[in-house]
Amino acid sequence: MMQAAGSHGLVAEGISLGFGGLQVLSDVSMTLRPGVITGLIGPNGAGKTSLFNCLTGLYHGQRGISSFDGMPLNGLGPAQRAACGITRSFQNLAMCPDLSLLENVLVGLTLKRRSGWFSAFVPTPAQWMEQQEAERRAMAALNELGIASAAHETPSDLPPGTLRLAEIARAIVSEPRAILLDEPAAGLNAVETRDLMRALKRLMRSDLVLLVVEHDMDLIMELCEQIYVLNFGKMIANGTPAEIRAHPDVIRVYLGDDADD
Ligand SMILES: Nc1ncnc2c1ncn2[C@@H]1O[C@H](COP(=O)(O)OP(=O)(O)OP(=O)(O)O)[C@@H](O)[C@H]1O
Repeated sequence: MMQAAGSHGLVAEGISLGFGGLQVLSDVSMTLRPGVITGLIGPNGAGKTSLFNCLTGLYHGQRGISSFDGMPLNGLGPAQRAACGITRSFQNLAMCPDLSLLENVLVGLTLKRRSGWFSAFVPTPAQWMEQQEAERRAMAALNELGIASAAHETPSDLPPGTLRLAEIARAIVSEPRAILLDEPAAGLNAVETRDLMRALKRLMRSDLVLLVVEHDMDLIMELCEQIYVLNFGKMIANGTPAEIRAHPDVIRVYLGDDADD
């Protein structure tokens, strides 16, 4: 992985997004710095996934700009942003059921490979080497997530926690510069959630942008150094866990006494 000194990370400024008459995001800004695990929390329907989709290029806000290390991202779709090193996970597990974990992780490298379909039937020595290298990297990614022992099993034989880690292995195998995770703990039990948190902390390095979108305030408080809070499409707070915990607007939203105002 590479990172220029003085990089600005992944930045969204003044993003507004609406669908018909529904305003989903209003003038939202956030900065995801390399080396910092950033969390995005907010109640149901606050606009977290919509903002996430704006960062990955699936949605395009009517207003606002986004950039990665100073490079403008506006107008770029998901594939172009992935080519810039921005990778994402989905809320629902998206594993190919007939492939082993190792093969599922190899899918994360497919776009980077030079070989054509012909090589699948008649590989040249160079292509064989390329395949070996891809498998080595995929195994290394599974190993980094602590699930190498399940490499040859298929998804239906494995618990959700292992599959979630495999999804993250698939995301890191292409050596991205930014990883965006949408509700990675969804559907996991307490033990699996703890394993996931440990794995994400281990993954973190000074040149990596890591965003975790979650409902679960406790998980985000424990995992993240920087936290943003969305409510009804507006960014109501950002800061360290201690600052967020003490923020009056956050307390109001999470204690649910908005209606008393
Ligand atoms: N493609 C779309 N078309 C119309 N409305 C949409 C679309 N995507 C999101 N919305 C609306 O935007 C609002 C915010 O949804 P979003 O999924 O971003 O919130 P969220 O904070 O991620 O919620 P949750 O925690 O429940 O996943 C909701 O009212 C949702 O119905």
